[in-house]
Amino acid sequence: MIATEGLSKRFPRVTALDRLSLDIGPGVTGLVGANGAGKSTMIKILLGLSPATEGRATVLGFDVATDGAAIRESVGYMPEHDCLPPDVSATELVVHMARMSGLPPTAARERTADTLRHVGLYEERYRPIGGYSTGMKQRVKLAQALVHDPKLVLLDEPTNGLDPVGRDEMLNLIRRVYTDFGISVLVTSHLLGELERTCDHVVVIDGGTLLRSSSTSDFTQNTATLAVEVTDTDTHPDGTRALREALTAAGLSLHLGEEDGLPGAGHILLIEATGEETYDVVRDTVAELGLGLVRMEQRRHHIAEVFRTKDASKGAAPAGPDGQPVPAQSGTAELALQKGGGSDEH
Ligand SMILES: Nc1ncnc2c1ncn2[C@@H]1O[C@H](COP(=O)(O)OP(=O)(O)OP(=O)(O)O)[C@@H](O)[C@H]1O
Repeated sequence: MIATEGLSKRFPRVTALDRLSLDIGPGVTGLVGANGAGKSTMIKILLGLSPATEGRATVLGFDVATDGAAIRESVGYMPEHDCLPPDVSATELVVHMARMSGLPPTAARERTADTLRHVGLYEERYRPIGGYSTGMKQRVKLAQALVHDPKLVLLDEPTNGLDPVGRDEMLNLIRRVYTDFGISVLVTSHLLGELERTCDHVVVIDGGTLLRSSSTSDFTQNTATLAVEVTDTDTHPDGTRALREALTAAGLSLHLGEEDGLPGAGHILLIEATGEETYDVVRDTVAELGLGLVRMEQRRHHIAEVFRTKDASKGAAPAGPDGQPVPAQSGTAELALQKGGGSDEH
């Protein structure tokens, strides 16, 4: 869908993209990075709206340097900033955009009605956009990107300004753009966590350079850590503590404090699994103490944790598009997370 090779964009005072090489296939791909990482610059280059300083890029096989018009015919774009005229209705705007894309009047009206329904705008679609909530405006922007039935949409920070519920609804909509209509998506965000369940593939950039590009499952692959949660009993009013002591006495290694800030923090023991026997020891110890076993599961990483754990970036070097390690600048991964991390776990 998208390929870039040594793509750079230099402004007089800043290098927005620095020799970025990427290969993005069909599906939903997240482009994540802190504010100023270069996401919007990348989108403008991919649409053929802004020339690259160096390197090459193709979108759907079209060269961004020479085939901008052909790219924009087959690609939808949802801009980041509020750019909607306040005094027209969603229907008027989206019909207009459909007509600009070359659809005849009847088809433009039909596609507009379908698309607005798909993004969840009903009666409101006849009211002036100026009176819409941020969530409704984001839906209008998404609808105008989809109305001409593109093969690919580029969505620039579609969850910006939305509350957690609105963000979830938008992310579900984005997922359905691909699953229901087969339209591939490149979506940018400064929040690593929100891309985890929406995207098949995640590209992380920082300061215009590639930190990592891999499938979401590679980011969140299983670890050899067991998460165990138990109930308290009359004999053991702090069941978690009793189990921790018994497991330590049995020679198992327990991680401390890793679950901070996650649901169930303080009640989940993280145990290093060395093989099948670890499961047996945990099960037998829980039974001997007479505790109830709430859960025992092999733990998945969250994308955010991959960047939060310094050791993760040392032990498993971030990989480029071809699986080659990409040297991460010291601290940059954590920085990207921290900038977006405030509202990451909602
Ligand atoms: N037209 C421009 N002239 C000069 N500098 C620019 C221009 N456009 C972007 N930049 C700079 O390039 C860098 C990357 O900006 P870009 O907008 O691509 O980042 P971003 O990841 O999209 O962040 P945000 O989400 O805040 O928009 C920033 O340092 C920005 O100030």
